[in-house]
Amino acid sequence: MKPKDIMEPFQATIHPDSTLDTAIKAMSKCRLNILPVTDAGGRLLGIFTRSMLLNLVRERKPLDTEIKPHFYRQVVTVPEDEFYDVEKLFGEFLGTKRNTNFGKISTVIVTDKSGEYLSGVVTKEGLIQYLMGESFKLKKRLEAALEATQEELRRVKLKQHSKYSFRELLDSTPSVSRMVTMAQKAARQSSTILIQGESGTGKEWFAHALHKASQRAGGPFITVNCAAIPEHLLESEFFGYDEGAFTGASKKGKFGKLDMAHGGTLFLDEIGDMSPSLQSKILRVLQEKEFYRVGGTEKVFVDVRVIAATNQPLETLVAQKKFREDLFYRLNVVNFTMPPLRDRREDIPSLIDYFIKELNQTLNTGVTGISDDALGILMGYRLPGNIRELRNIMERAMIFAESGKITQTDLPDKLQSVPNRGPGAVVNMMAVVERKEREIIIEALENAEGNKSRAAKLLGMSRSTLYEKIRKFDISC
Ligand SMILES: Nc1ncnc2c1ncn2[C@@H]1O[C@H](COP(=O)(O)OP(=O)(O)OP(=O)(O)O)[C@@H](O)[C@H]1O
Repeated sequence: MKPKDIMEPFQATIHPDSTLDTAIKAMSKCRLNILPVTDAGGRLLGIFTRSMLLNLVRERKPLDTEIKPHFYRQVVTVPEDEFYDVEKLFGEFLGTKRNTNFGKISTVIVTDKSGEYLSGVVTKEGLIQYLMGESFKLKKRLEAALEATQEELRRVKLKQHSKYSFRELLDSTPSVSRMVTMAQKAARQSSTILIQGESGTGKEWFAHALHKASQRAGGPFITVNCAAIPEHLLESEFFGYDEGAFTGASKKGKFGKLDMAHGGTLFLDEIGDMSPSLQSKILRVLQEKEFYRVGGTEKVFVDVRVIAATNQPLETLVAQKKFREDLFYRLNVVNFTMPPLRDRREDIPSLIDYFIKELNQTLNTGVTGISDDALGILMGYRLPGNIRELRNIMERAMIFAESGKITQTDLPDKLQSVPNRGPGAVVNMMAVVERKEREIIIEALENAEGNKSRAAKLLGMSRSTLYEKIRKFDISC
């Protein structure tokens, strides 16, 4: 309702020389308690009220009595151009804005700008209805704004910017180094990526690095662990739900992880554990980039890149009909397999150095390194839990060592009987040197803004040697 909608037209007016009889007829046509009295030219002269009429009838005045001596000449009016000032209008009703001898009134006459001619009337009832409507709309708008702000806040809180970049992934092993080079290329596209590998090999780390190297790095990185959420909750967790979608659902509905990942990356961890019905729904989202909230009727468009990870052999699950073949192909556009740590033992010393630095900060310890004995044991241990297990062993050892070097006695009991293979036993020196060389070349290329002649000069090598190394180390530039 607009303010002008609350102004009502007068159904009837009378002239000063009208009789009581005319006034009774006019009043009966009119829902209001007043009749404006106007001259022949329509100029407002005053008002004749229902109570006056009743008094005259009670006094048994003849029906041909003229109303001229009986109407009020002092009238509360508001000119049209001030009519939109609701506060002023309200003041008129309460009598607070007026210095006249009227008490509280229930109608305000609206005139044209000159204040002489009648435009309509506003009743107290109409104004209250209008104000109630406005406050209801305002309440709704405020509620919607509040909800949007809370949702945005939640989104921002959940907007986990990825923590790790490829630079932080240790890639001294040629296989990992090659994988990182390929991943840097794959990250730039929006295609779906599947990361496979044993538990604890760093699949989630890798997914973070892919996100950070992509054009979506500024957007959210949202993780859903498909194995950790009970199946009946997983669907609403993904798609969110609309107002009152099911018993117990919040009245206002809820955004799902897909909404939250809009503009960024959705990481589906343990995808092999996803139920068949959800597999079909996710497949549809991947194909159509649209979805319905649980209980919703409107399609929601999303722009997400999906990275999925699993430590299960998805191909076997497909063969066993436990995982949809079409979803498998849809996810498997680009595939990376994280090698188990036992196949990249060269990285163990660097990982240990990394954990010592990282954990000294969180544990507030002053560990300076690891003894040859302890390192030899770790190099010989099979590490079935991969990097996660190595990190846990280091955390425990650092708590016991507190400062100085970690020694054999700081390692868990189960490792005490592992044969010491010596720290250098499986470290491939060349691999370490080559990794460093590759890093230096990348840095020089970055400093030279991709100009190879300038990079070669910085590195003190010929252009042809630089080209050879770029090819050898599979450096993209
Ligand atoms: N390149 C790395 N450098 C240092 N630490 C790493 C690296 N990769 C993984 N980690 C450590 O190993 C732990 C396990 O990594 P992550 O969770 O990525 O493994 P995952 O393969 O996803 O495991 P799961 O299959 O059990 O989910 C991490 O918490 C992290 O501490």
